[in-house]
Amino acid sequence: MTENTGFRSGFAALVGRPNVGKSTLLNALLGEKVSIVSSHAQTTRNKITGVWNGDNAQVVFLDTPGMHKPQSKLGEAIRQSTIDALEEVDLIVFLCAIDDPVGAGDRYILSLLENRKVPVILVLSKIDLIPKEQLLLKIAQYSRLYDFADIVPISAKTGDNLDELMNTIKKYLPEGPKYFPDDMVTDQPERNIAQEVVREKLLIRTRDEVPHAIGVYSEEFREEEDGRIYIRCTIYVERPTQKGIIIGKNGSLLKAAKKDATRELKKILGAPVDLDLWVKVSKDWKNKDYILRELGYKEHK
Ligand SMILES: Nc1nc2c(ncn2[C@@H]2O[C@H](COP(=O)(O)OP(=O)(O)OP(=O)(O)O)[C@@H](O)[C@H]2O)c(=O)[nH]1
Repeated sequence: MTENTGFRSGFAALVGRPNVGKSTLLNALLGEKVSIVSSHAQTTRNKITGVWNGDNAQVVFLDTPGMHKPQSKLGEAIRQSTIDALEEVDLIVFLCAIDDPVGAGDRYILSLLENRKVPVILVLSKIDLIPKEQLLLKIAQYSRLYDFADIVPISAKTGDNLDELMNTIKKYLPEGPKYFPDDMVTDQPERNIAQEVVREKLLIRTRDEVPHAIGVYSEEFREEEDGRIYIRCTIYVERPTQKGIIIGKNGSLLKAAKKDATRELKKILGAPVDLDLWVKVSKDWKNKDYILRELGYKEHK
């Protein structure tokens, strides 16, 4: 069938340095919480797919983890999964925060994009943070770095220019089918959402004390007969002292994080949630392949 329907669809990868606002943008576009947002860098670890449905178009977003030079096996696995994601897309949306100076991190990412044939749109995010006059200068700086198909300044916070961004994205998509039904926003398994929410709540409460030493894995996720959802998560840390920090005095920190996470998961899942959290010390968990597989960072063999 070659009938020209005018319907456009395709896959768009969101890439950018940590903390540039990828998750916030995705959430603003999709109007629902599909990806976690926190002020800590590199909280997004899994590929999260969000589906945007518009008039005559459907865009499937892949939210990629913050890209940086890897320093551990975990970092390498994350980088590889990001590069793999870029092989499959129709369009790359490269996000930069307008208040960050153009730096080595951006050049590194652009060097990874160099041999891709797909168009790259530069999105300059957080424009609410700078005076309008500075915008042109930034655009000029970036256009010297790479031959972008388009440049769109936005603010995910105020919603400024998001329509323009979607129109631009649509322009670069091929004609194609509707891949997913209209009511679908994410295909991220619910247990991954549970892990991410628990991880986010712990990061918020522990501030900078343990940040990336935490890995959360939901070992059990089941719906009980009475409609409640039971979730058991293991929180991996590297050192006993970190376990102490996470548990807190008399268990206070873990209890508070559990309460926050339970409340949010109840909202997301639409059912009462019983959350069971366990903290395990695994020295070097980031370098242990089997744990990485369990956490979903690598394919099961
Ligand atoms: N002022 C302003 N802040 C923003 C905007 N978008 C995101 N932020 C803030 O920037 C921080 C990082 O946003 P995230 O969406 O978590 O960034 P990310 O790129 O997904 O981060 P990683 O998961 O580390 O890759 C958060 O504190 C957001 O509130 C924006 O348009 N304007």
